[in-house]
Amino acid sequence: MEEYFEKKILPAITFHDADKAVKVAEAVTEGGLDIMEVPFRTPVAQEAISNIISTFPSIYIGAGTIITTKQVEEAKKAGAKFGLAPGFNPKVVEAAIANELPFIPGVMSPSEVELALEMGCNVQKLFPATQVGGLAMLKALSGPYVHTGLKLIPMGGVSLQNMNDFLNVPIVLAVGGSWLATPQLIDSSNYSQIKMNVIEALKSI
Ligand SMILES: O=C[C@H](O)COP(=O)(O)O
Repeated sequence: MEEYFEKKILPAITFHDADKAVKVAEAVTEGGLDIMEVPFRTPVAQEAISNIISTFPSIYIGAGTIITTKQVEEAKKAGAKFGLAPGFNPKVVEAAIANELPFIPGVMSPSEVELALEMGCNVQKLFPATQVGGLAMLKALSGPYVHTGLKLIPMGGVSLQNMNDFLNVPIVLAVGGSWLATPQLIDSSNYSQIKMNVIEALKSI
């Protein structure tokens, strides 16, 4: 799964209208990214993922905010290529393994890191990254775990302004966040700005 994150940036995109999903995905791909997260925070997430996958079958689409085993099945059915969660729930990780859905659990403590590693999750999401200590927390976590092969994706409060601070820490695989395709940009169908945000972020690395 690490190869999905070659470009180092994961846009987290929440849809309230599944009909906008393809246009947003088009903007993201035209901007140069082939990966995105669609959180299961709204009732249309599953439909949005299906719509994107039908038009862009090769996009690495992750289903985010997977907090129940039922959502693991829904994400898989929609065509998601991986799943993410804000927290570490062993039952959800077990369901992801059973459904062959590569999974990135959320962690914010050494205990969670270890429990998730034990279940085979080598890629984990540090969430909420800035609120739990940002760069200092990330560097502290890196110390005891970098040699294990653990890779972290900080999310929560990451922006164009601070993303390189995180990306410069070797344990970081990628950074993610909602700043590239905000609810306001999606609501106003401002797809060109979403594309520009992606281009700007990729250029800034
Ligand atoms: O997992 C996704 C996060 O909620 C994104 O956080 P953000 O809105 O602070 O970028």
